[in-house]
Amino acid sequence: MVRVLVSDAISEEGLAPLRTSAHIDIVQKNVSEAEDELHTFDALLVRSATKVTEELLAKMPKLKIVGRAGVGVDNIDVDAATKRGIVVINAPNGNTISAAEHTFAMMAALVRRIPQAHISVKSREWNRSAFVGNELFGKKLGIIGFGRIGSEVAKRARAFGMTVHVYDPFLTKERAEKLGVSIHSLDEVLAAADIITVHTPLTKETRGLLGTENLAKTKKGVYLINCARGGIIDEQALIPFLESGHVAGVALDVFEQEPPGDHPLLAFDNVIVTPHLGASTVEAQLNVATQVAEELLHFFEGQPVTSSINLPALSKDVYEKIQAFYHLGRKLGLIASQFMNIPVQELSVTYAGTVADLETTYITRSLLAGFLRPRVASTVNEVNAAMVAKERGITYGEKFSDETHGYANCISLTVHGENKTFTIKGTHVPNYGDRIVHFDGVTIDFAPEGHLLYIQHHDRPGMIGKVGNVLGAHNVNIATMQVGRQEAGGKAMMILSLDKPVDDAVLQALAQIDDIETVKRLEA
Ligand SMILES: NC(=O)C1=CN([C@@H]2O[C@H](COP(=O)(O)OP(=O)(O)OC[C@H]3O[C@@H](n4cnc5c(N)ncnc54)[C@H](O)[C@@H]3O)[C@@H](O)[C@H]2O)C=CC1
Ligand SMILES: O=C(O)C(=O)COP(=O)(O)O
Repeated sequence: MVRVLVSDAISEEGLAPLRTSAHIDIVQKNVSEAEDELHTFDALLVRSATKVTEELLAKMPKLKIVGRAGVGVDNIDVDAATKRGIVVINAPNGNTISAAEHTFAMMAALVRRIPQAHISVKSREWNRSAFVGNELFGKKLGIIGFGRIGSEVAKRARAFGMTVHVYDPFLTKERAEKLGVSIHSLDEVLAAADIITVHTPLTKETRGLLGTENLAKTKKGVYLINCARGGIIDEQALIPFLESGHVAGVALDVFEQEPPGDHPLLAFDNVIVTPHLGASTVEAQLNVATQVAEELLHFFEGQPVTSSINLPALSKDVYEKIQAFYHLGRKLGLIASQFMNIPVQELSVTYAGTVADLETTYITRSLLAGFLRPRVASTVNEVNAAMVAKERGITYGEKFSDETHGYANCISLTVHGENKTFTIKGTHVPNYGDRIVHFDGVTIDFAPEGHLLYIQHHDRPGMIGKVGNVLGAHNVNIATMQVGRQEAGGKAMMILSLDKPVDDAVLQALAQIDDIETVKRLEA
């Protein structure tokens, strides 16, 4: 049974796909209510209220996936999740329109002073001259961050007859032209815009983007809007600009601290606010909840997730193509790691044949995870494999080659240790399975499955019989046996597949046979 903790208010209708699964148990509680059972959950679903900190993750040892029913993941410690091998997904498109419409509603409310006028009329006043506003028509709108929401705001601004000036270092000229906006430097946008709205994520680069220095570059009488993340506009820095009248008004949906409490900005008549409502529509909540619920189902069914923050995105189609190689990669890494049970500095993976045309990053991550699994106590999977390898000083690289050794596809892994290098090669044969076709300099053919025994010996008559006798004496049944050699009378090896794992006594007895050099247990 998969246990899912839903710790923020997520659309019930959107969660329906999860509820229909007999294998999923949903618990709706906030984190402190669920304190005693945190260790039992496999998945966590949140919006922006739950802070998914390292401390919380440490209390959830079974957690495999965190789903964010929304866009911003700044409330989730993604690095800490990645380190633990936890997949983080979000719902990037579901609330775009709602957030853009809310931004536009705030813009109109700001320049026409609707909230202030509303309060006045509700207070039984009728003071029309106190609420003279500005038109949006003909004004320059500065958009900082031109992703999904920024570009939807731009479409609406153009319909209102505004000209749109955009700053986004990652925006291409083609996309800007297509949407009828002009690209500028940040300074140009700051200097030209009558209204500035921010739509970036909150990152190291964007925190305090509109601080004292940049606010001073804006036009006198500028209006500012933040419906993205608290902190992109520095709240403290704003105060003197409001006091001097340099900034004519501010609309905030988000705050550095939420709720903001008794914040000095709230005392300004020309600061209008909403309590983080950008995504709070029935439509957006249904969209984002449905998206994360479906992704979660895919994840637990072993299918690819498409909106992961810490995994390469894979479509179902691509995933199906790489699946076989993903398993082969895992086995190659796992076997190589056990065979080279010494410190290792470098892994080099070469893809040849049909596999070389696929999304190999994912296969390499799987191979790396297989390699690291016997070496680390904590969870290691394709989410954190690269990070764990780096922590352990293991570098890795991918190459592509035409050398398939006669197979349709071939993955070759070379592991470099201090005084030894080991190469293993494998192929996947459709409808047949994975085969290891090269092992430490010897051409061989065996399935990387189950309890394997590697024996390196000199090529002499009678070796197979001697090995069989020892195993028989220890009541170990041999399922399959493959032999290979470099040259007649030279280095030779056997790979045996056994019905059960052998203990150290069996290994020692085999190692005592004349002409046997090495015996190793390999679990695949
Ligand atoms: N108030 C609310 O309820 C909601 C807030 N949001 C927030 O709105 C923001 C935008 O969301 P989306 O448009 O979906 O994200 P997005 O990822 O589609 O767009 C973000 C854009 O910011 C740009 N960017 C990144 N760093 C930048 C920098 N230093 N300077 C200028 N541009 C930069 C990126 O190139 C990208 O085009 C996010 O912070 C998100 O969390 C989203 C939904 C609802
Ligand atoms: O999706 C986002 O980034 C949002 O800010 C929406 O937040 P919420 O889900 O309404 O807490």
